[in-house]
Amino acid sequence: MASSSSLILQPLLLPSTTPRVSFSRLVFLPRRLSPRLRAVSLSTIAMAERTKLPHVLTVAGSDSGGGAGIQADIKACGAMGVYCSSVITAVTAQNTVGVQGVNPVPEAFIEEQLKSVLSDMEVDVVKTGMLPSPGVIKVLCESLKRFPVKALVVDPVMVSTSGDTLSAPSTLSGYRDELFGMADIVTPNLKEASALLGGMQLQTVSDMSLAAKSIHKFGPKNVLVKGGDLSGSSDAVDVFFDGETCYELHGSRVQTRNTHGTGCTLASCIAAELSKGFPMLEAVKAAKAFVENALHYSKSIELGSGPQGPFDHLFRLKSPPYIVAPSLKCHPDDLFLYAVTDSGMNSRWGRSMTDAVEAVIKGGATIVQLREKQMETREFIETATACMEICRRHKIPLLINDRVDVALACNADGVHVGQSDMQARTVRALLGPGKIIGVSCKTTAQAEQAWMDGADYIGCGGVFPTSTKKDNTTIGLEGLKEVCLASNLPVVAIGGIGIGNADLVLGTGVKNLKGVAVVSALFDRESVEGETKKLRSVLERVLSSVSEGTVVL
Ligand SMILES: Cc1ncc(COP(=O)(O)OP(=O)(O)O)c(N)n1
Ligand SMILES: Cc1ncsc1CCOP(=O)(O)O
Repeated sequence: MASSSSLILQPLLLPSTTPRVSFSRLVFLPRRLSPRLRAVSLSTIAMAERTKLPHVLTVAGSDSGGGAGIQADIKACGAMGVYCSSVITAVTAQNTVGVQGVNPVPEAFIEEQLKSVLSDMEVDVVKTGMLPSPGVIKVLCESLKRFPVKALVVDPVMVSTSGDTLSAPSTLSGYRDELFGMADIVTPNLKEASALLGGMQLQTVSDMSLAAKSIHKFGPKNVLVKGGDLSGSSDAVDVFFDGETCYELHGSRVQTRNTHGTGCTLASCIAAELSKGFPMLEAVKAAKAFVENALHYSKSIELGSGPQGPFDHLFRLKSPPYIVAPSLKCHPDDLFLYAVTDSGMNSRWGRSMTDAVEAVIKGGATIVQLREKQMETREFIETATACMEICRRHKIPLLINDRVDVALACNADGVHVGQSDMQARTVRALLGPGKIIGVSCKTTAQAEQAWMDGADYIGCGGVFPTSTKKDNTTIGLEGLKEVCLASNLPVVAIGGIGIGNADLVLGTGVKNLKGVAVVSALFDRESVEGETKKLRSVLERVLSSVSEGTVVL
């Protein structure tokens, strides 16, 4: 019997009768495997591909408004590329006006959550936010002694920015006497620093330095006193003390109402950078830069009627709808009539790229690729963005040739790469699982590699001679068939294909040959729409005769 690991690495076959599924690749486990063997097989895959994730655990309160607390921490860690688990200490009813209610989670259940995560999930850094009672601080300290982590970031949340109390005054001694001694950094704002120091007045940067040094005496390795609320200061100054040196960290003060959650975010970003292995001061600087950028980006966001709004950690909320909307899922049949643009041909015929794309779609193209070798990057992104709007309107996938950056900028549905371009596996890592990736292949070895790299389809050619692509060897119909038969991926043929020979290509009748990709026979013509219609009717005729088994060539 074949080993389970060799069985599970087979790709899912896509017979023509399969109901519409996306190109996304599925792991295929034979049905006859027992549940236990299936579990073993899946864990074998997991072991083979094991990647240690930087991991922050946030121990904090939930903010129903989504701007601060656990919600801010998870978004901040996500934005910094770090996994974030969460132990919820309290549930708050909160919005942009203020805090309407606080419901603490029982201490025993906080302990249970801590045990669940810390005993199992390889946490690198713990970050704390709202710890509503001294008992919660005790539970946390005990859990950390039992399950030590690499670093502890303490944001001593006491009062919300709206002025509402989030932890009992009796927690002050818990922070000072128990938690701070275990902390790698504590990050009080002016009010919190003042409360920790028995009401000390903090009005200047030198007051902040004194406060940082005094708080350091409670035991944390580093202290960051945040000066966001410092009156009369034109920039945002924070003071960092590492036990030896006091640093003034200057940033620009962003004029915005959308600052709710900045403290939670800053501490989470510090934790995220520490979890990646950065030194403390580097982590603090990176976190401060992130918050400043996010505040700038979010200045114009309007949410809620209160004095303080949330900001956008992921830099996505202001994007036009086609950026925020999910990508089109692609089906192998979408390769049927694959239009590949060429701006040289468009200018020869005096038409814009958007006119050409609109026309080819009206003529019946099923997928479009922008193939631009000369265009400057900015113009390319603007053109691609305009074409995306057209393609989305018609529900036709749009891919970008070679340029992953352009595809990301306009949220295209995917990228097509050749053998000398970025490797498909790198493209997949950059684009993520939801995008379509096509790879040019002339040989069976390249086809095998494309599959292993995570490609969704193969572009195979040049099938016939062409003057559109220089120095491109022709592989003929035989070469095309060989590549198709060596792969389970859907294939689209390319090179010198038009209405005069498309029947020869599709007429090969190879199951996974799904269509033709065409440049000059569509775009180097007077009427793009008319030529596309003609080619589409040729293809449909061949397809119906192939499926009836009556191919006459
Ligand atoms: C669908 C499709 N197939 C093949 C190609 C050729 O891509 P590549 O090998 O990267 O060559 P250039 O297009 O970059 O010249 C394609 N573009 N589309
Ligand atoms: C990009 C490309 N890759 C292989 S052949 C080719 C050019 C196809 O253009 P045309 O359809 O005009 O022959």
